[in-house]
Amino acid sequence: MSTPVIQTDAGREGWEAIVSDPSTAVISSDFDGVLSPLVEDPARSRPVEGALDALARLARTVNQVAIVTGRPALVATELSGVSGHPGLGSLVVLGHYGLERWDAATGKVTSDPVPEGVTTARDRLPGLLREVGVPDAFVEDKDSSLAVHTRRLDDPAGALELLRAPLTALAQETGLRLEPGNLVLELRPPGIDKGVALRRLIESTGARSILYAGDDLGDLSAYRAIQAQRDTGLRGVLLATRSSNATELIEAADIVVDDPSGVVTVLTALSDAISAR
Ligand SMILES: O=P(O)(O)OC[C@H]1O[C@H](O[C@H]2O[C@H](CO)[C@@H](O)[C@H](O)[C@H]2O)[C@H](O)[C@@H](O)[C@@H]1O
Repeated sequence: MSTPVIQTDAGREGWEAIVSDPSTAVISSDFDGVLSPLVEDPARSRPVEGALDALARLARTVNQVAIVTGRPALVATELSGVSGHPGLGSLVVLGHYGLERWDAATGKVTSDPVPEGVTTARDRLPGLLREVGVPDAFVEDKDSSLAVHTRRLDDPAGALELLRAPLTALAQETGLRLEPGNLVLELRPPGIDKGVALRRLIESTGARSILYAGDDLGDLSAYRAIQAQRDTGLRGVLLATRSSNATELIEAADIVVDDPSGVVTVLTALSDAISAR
């Protein structure tokens, strides 16, 4: 498989660094919209064909493969089917934007403490949704955070806009952070995001190069963490899918693909390039 179109010099340097020294590389990816196509019901997300095999093939040569997601670590582990998948015995899943970490090697989850504000927000949400006039918005209760989805409503974009200000106020009152995403607004703990999660991963692995694949606004912090560390010698490849049409992310990416199948193509090309060395 040939090298994908890499649009930037930094991206080409990142690709070359991973290929030339995979033992110091981290391969990391978001889950929804990147490894799995977006679907109406979050409980029905599944990885696209070939995604786990592509990660497993890379895991044979690179330092660390990781999934970094807004989902709880165990939910992402279950939906993705990574537990017990051949070749993924050293995978880590960083859930809740890095609040939680699941290690395939132990099957255990470790977590930072969850702030009390989540309980208050959980109690207040049903009343708020009724007041705003969108009582049927779907609340995905993730224990450590609450995601309010509008995808299944008649006017998903309109409902999202109606919710933005009151949910921003609720986040402020409860000491949480409002994370906007694709037809979702999420109330989640402060002090952690995918950028913090990636910095921790880079530090703990001693990585000298990293690929990160994302699709949505929650992935921007991961991009920024990598871009900032490029100044101190880290080489990085920023891969984006168009799943969520997140313009800011797509414009910042080194490689852009349409959907999760495109991610599989890129990861396979990377494995091929490493094998050819
Ligand atoms: O960091 P991620 O793994 O991308 O998590 C972001 C949100 O992903 C999920 O919602 C998105 O995917 C759903 C299933 O395809 C889709 O129905 C929804 O519209 C998308 O926003 C997840 O359900 C959320 O909890 C995450 O915050």
